[in-house]
Amino acid sequence: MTLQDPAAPPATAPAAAAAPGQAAAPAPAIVCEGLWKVYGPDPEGALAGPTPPSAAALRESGHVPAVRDVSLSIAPGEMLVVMGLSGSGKSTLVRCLSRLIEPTAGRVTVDGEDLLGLDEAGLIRLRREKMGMVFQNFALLPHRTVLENVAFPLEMRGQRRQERRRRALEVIELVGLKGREDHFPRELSGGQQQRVGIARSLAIEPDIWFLDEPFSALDPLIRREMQDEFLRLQEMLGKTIVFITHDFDEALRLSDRIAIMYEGGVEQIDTPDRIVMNPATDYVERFTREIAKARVVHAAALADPGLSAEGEPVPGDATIAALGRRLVESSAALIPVAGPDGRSLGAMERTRALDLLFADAP
Ligand SMILES: Nc1ncnc2c1ncn2[C@@H]1O[C@H](COP(=O)(O)OP(=O)(O)OP(=O)(O)O)[C@@H](O)[C@H]1O
Repeated sequence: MTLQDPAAPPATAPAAAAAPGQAAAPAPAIVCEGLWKVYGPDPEGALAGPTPPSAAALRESGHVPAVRDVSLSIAPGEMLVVMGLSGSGKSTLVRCLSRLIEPTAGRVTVDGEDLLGLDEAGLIRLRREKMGMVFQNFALLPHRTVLENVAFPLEMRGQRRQERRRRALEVIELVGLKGREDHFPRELSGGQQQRVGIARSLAIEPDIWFLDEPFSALDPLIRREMQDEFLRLQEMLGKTIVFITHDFDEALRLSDRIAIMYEGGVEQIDTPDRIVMNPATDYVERFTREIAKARVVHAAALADPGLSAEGEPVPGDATIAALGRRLVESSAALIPVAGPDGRSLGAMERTRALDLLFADAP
């Protein structure tokens, strides 16, 4: 997957007016503004003061700030990964974005539609037409076979039996469960059950896909295969994806941007390159300290468009680690960097790249 423009539209931005000769930025798929979810005796009262309360103040009054004043905007086709320690609010945030959990305050729009203003029927329609969800606990129907589980959302959509069966078999094969169509969930391992959950969600080809640790029960080899499969699908289908994971490597492989949560708030939301190069807070700095930065940062992120250099350009989508040999063997101060179309992205300072390369050395 290619890195997208790191400058995502601000949370409140309407579709940007296009400059003459430029295509308009697409309207965001999901926007949330000032989103809160507070648990406790009086959530609304706890937020009623003139200024938003701190996490500490909320806890002192017996409340849990599960999501704290989150504003973000997700572009169509973007893969946003939500990371953070256990209890930092990842699941609650993602469930608020699909309104599986009712937020205490704030606004959410999905394709321009006011999610919190929808009545029950409107919400069901929006979920059915646009949203797919895969959660940690799979939520499979125990008395239905794999095939019936996967075909279930198609049945809900009113699709004909033959068509349901064809599509279900297709996605069952895709997730590597061919031959187990007639098994019941209890006859499958945890990882296999999780794949049924993924297949069921894929069957309806949602535009927006919420995934809460979908690969956590898979063993490492299969997990990597599923990630590859996932990237392949995403390349083809270009869905808008919000993906929760604990695993930084997984986040780096899959994400266009990562949101790092702490105590219900989003500490930083940015490309992996920028997060490791410019952590916005002490917390993010600590969170990313152990990461091998040269494996994360791409040449494009170090390229200065104002600089130019002679010689064979390095590809902008190569990581600094992958360019290690060239960096060490070169004696040039500046190395040219090119985009996928061969266009110059400027040049990077070799010493900056080497600093990143050797910062990771033990
Ligand atoms: N129904 C609830 N009632 C009270 N507190 C809750 C409830 N649901 C979640 N919380 C609290 O909200 C906070 C955020 O929980 P959440 O499940 O969103 O975290 P998470 O980052 O997804 O954690 P994990 O990685 O362990 O799944 C936690 O402190 C949790 O205990």
